[in-house]
Amino acid sequence: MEREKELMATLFHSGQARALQYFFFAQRAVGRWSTPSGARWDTSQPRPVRKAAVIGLGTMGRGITVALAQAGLSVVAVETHAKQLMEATKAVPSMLKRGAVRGGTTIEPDSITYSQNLQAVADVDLVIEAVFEDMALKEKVFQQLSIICKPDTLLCTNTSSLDVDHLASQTRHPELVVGMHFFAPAHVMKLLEVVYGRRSSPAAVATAMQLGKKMGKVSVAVGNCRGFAGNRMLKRYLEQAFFLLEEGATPELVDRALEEFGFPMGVFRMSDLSGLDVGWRVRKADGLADTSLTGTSARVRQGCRYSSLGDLLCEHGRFGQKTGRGWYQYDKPGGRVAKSDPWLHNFLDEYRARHGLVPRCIDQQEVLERCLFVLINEGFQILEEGIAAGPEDIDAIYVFGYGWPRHRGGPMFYADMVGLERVVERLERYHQAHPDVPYLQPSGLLRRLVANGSPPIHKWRNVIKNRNSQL
Ligand SMILES: CCCCCCCCCCCCCC(=O)CC(=O)SCCNC(=O)CCNC(=O)[C@H](O)C(C)(C)COP(=O)(O)OP(=O)(O)OC[C@H]1O[C@@H](n2cnc3c(N)ncnc32)[C@H](O)[C@@H]1OP(=O)(O)O
Ligand SMILES: NC(=O)C1=CN([C@@H]2O[C@H](COP(=O)(O)OP(=O)(O)OC[C@H]3O[C@@H](n4cnc5c(N)ncnc54)[C@H](O)[C@@H]3O)[C@@H](O)[C@H]2O)C=CC1
Repeated sequence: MEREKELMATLFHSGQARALQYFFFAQRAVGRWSTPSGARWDTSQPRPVRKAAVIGLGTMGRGITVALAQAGLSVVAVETHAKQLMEATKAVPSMLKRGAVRGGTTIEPDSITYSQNLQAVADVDLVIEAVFEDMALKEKVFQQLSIICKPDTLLCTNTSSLDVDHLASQTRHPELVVGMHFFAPAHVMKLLEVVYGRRSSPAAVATAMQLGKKMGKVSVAVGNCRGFAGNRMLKRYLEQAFFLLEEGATPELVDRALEEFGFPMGVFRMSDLSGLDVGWRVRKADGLADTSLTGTSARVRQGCRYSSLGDLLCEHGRFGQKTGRGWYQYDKPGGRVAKSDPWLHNFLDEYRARHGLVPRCIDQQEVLERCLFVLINEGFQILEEGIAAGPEDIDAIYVFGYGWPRHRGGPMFYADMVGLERVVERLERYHQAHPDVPYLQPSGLLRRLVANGSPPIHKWRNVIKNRNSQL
């Protein structure tokens, strides 16, 4: 009893108990069916979903298939590439078997049917598309689905960054299109971002939210923008991590700082898990991944600092775990134990020398402040734009989707704990040192909150007041 009291006192002193209490509140708040902002979807009747399809059985499609089958649905799993299909027909049952051992459940082996032909989805209630992150390919898939599926089938995309409204415009029933964004590994990570498109019907959003719940996920409704809530923040975090490598850090140093902070995986190990090719496809489509540029223009895009380190790695065929090489090396393609790679360290030395960058010592505090404060800053921007309904939604996204340490509550709660003035002061300082990184400037909402006397997190909504949000 005494030891327990002592522990609680220590926790209270460090703010951890407050964080945990908040975390449990946030978990309940985002799963709610009545939002403080009075969302249109939460009073709508979700549709029953008994049979679902997954299109594309790569990193994500396999995990999504497992999670759907574990939720008791019949699943049609479609993959056009024969080798990928064959691998998936072995991987999915063994993932299910391991899940069954862990959870003491049994899954009917015939609840999943595999096909190389999209026509197999003709009678499903809901489709989750998980093909390559390529808009032209996804457009084609959505056009085909719109013809093949029943007129009332919900068409969902697992895209990590692309425009859900544009995909909806490729179909006959745009009101039945929503984003269902899962997180890698999809059968393990608890988060589901449900992306509410401009034309998505409240019933379609409610159906996706309900299905997420049935799959044991924490479903968070978010608005449609590049990267939605989670990946839009992740992009800033990743960019800072790349800049730190340019300035002298190593993936090991950055990851160690983040893992000591409490993440299960630092940003580089996590990127290797997800696949470096996903972001590369996005940057190539945006015209950013041009590694032929030389001189000062090699490290600048659209007037802002840019690092082509991730692009160069992909050009070397280093896509992460799936190819056995990425920011780390693995014993084989698909291996999971990240080992330091001398090739990568040489590559970084050569890159710095080529660009005249003199490496310096970077400490843990700088890694944490630059990576996390810039992510938090983007979170404030997201709140201002109404892409997330409230700070607890963003915190749930980070805790359940990216392994943000729950004893630190989530990024927005963490900002509150650190003190908003301090976050502003540090961002301003880093912006002075890196004026070519505009998003290091504190966001308008963050500044307004400070000007309003830094109210506690549960009062931020009074300052946000976004009237355009659908959430
Ligand atoms: C302007 C905006 C533009 C935006 C563009 C931005 C683009 C950026 C591109 C990013 C790519 C897209 C990413 C995306 O959309 C969102 C994401 O998914 S990001 C990734 C999020 N995931 C994480 O952060 C994972 C963090 N890690 C963890 O939580 C844990 O380490 C993990 C759960 C993975 C493992 O925990 P552990 O306790 O070690 O688990 P177990 O050993 O018990 O295993 C449980 C289960 O997990 C499987 N597993 C474990 N390690 C791995 C691994 N390295 N790779 C794959 N799977 C792994 C393990 O096998 C178990 O499953 P079984 O089926 O039972 O085997
Ligand atoms: N890797 C990650 O961490 C995450 C990825 N996503 C998104 O999920 C989608 C898939 O990503 P990954 O699984 O990583 O990609 P991946 O490259 O591992 O798998 C894509 C699969 O789609 C298949 N495919 C391509 N065209 C097809 C078609 N017309 N019909 C059926 N199958 C087809 C490919 O053969 C491949 O097996 C992308 O939109 C990505 O942005 C979303 C969340 C996390």
